[in-house]
Amino acid sequence: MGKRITVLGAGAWGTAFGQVLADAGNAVTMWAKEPEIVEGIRDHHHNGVRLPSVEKLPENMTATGDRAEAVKDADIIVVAIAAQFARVALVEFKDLIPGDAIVVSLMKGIERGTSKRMDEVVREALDLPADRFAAISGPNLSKEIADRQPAATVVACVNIDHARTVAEACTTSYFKAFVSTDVIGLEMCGSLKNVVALAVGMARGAGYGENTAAMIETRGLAELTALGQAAGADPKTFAGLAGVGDLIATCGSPLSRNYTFGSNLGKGLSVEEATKVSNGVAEGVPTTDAVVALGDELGVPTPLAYAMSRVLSEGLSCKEMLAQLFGGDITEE
Ligand SMILES: NC(=O)C1=CN([C@@H]2O[C@H](COP(=O)(O)OP(=O)(O)OC[C@H]3O[C@@H](n4cnc5c(N)ncnc54)[C@H](OP(=O)(O)O)[C@@H]3O)[C@@H](O)[C@H]2O)C=CC1
Ligand SMILES: O=C(CO)COP(=O)(O)O
Repeated sequence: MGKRITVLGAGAWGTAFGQVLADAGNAVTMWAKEPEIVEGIRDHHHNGVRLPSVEKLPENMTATGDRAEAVKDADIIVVAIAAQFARVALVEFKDLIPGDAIVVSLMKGIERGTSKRMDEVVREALDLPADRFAAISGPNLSKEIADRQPAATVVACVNIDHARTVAEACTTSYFKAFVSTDVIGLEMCGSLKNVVALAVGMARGAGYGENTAAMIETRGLAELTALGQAAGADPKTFAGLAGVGDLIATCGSPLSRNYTFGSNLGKGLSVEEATKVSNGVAEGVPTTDAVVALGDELGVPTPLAYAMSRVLSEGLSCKEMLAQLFGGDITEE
């Protein structure tokens, strides 16, 4: 039997994932703060602001702007809010969440200022035990999933039965979920690949080809694996859908906001100009500095994140960013 599932945040991915949940037979309620989005989904089954490509969202999907109404009786609560605003948005729900609900994060970012992963932020904001938190991450470009193209993801929870419950709730004929207990690995993969996508996009925008892109992706994967392992992740996770899989999808598609943001930088736009033309949140931008800070904290070198941090704060060109990556001693790969 379907579950009652609430999605907090009706952005592109929140709405597309809401459609997956509705297609899987659940009763889905979207919560959004913008009245225009709430009315669009509730009254017209359309999110013209964040996911205009879907003409008609499923009938078993509604929306509200009322926090208590949104989460009352929910079996599963999915959080799809821009990562830097997750804490401030979630504290408002702290006393409203049912005591047995599983809370699932779709977010891919590290909190600036604290260098905390989204599992830490969500659990702190909601005072949630670890076994009621799950992360979802994988190669999941929202527009393709909204078009119901075949795709897969990973659901991680320290309680594998809860991971299975969430995986079952989002399984459809076109969407497949695998399960894992490596929450830290999933969080690190999803957040750090966005920084790599910025760099690959930048190289592509500057006109460089496959070798340069492959170098950045592979060295980026090594960097995020080392940092993830130091944070307590299982290295196997980085070779799976949430790691290599998401890196391939995000670094290879103009549908990715991070790739596109980087590409615009590579074409010569400033950070401000690239932000202005960005269609939705490019999580890698605020996450880059958080990755550098986390690397410093854990004693893991993060040359790619450091170079991208200089791009974002000092306006380094693509050529200068790559020159920085080429500096340093000769080491084993
Ligand atoms: N798009 C994709 O393909 C994928 C995205 N993700 C991740 O999912 C997360 C959400 O992405 P996506 O939906 O695409 O992003 P969008 O940019 O489309 O939407 C961002 C969402 O965050 C909400 N938000 C921002 N600030 C606040 C706030 N202060 N309080 C409440 N809500 C707020 C926005 O609400 P409002 O519209 O009212 O401003 C909107 O619902 C990100 O972490 C992203 O990395 C993961 C996989 C795929
Ligand atoms: O995470 C994503 C695909 O898996 C989406 O990437 P962007 O946030 O860069 O659009």
